[in-house]
Amino acid sequence: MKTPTDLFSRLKKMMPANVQPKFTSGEELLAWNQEQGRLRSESIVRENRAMKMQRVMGRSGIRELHMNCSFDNYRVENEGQRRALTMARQYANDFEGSIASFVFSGRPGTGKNHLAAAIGNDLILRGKSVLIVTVADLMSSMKGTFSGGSDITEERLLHDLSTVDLLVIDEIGMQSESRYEKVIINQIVDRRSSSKRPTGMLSNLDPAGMNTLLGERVMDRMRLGNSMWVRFDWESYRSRVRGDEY
Ligand SMILES: Nc1ncnc2c1ncn2[C@@H]1O[C@H](COP(=O)(O)OP(=O)(O)OP(=O)(O)O)[C@@H](O)[C@H]1O
Repeated sequence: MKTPTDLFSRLKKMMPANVQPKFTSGEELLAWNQEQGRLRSESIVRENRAMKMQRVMGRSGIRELHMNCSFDNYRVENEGQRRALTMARQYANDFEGSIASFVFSGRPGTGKNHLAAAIGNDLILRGKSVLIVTVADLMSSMKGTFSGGSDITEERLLHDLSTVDLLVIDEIGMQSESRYEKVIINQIVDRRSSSKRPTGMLSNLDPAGMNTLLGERVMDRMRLGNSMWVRFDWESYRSRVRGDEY
């Protein structure tokens, strides 16, 4: 069998004299080859992840509006924002191997989506799969699986939603309190917690209201591990958004 050194000697013989080889030994050639293989397989994993996101919700994991949200562009002007930012940063830092979920609840426009997207963007950069969906989007995707034209089954969609590294469910409490919605959210959180995958929830309801809406069973699962519950109870930032800041 040919060794990398044999291969390198043959390449050297074939190379025109004016060509400066990129490698000086068979070992360097082997190392380069292995590095290329590693980069290629990482890129295949990324492509598969992107395809899965596309399949799950017809788009990549974070809505365009929030793609540029980061910890750095979240402005701190009061103690509550400082605490929320510190906790969100910590959550992202500790994410690897953690089963802890998070609940951001409180007033509109206070940055719940911003900080959830900042966590998501940070995790995506570290190679994790993240999906932020509203309850309405979730339900319309689930209902879409019932139509004859859909090539994805309800079970498949549930499986995909339950296996992304972080799923954030937004607008909890905006829904019509239907039994189906409650059952689906129950199933997703149940599957995710039993496979040690965390879930994020964003809501204008307070924790007691979320308990009443979704039930003790789901909210108890949201408390697994070192979970993070943050109240966003300051003024809305929305009137100050110009649209070109990030
Ligand atoms: N402290 C902040 N610094 C910078 N931008 C902020 C801050 N808080 C909110 N924003 C911006 O204000 C807008 C509204 O924030 P966001 O969507 O996160 O609110 P929300 O709490 O999720 O509101 P809702 O409950 O209505 O969904 C976004 O564009 C967000 O980037």
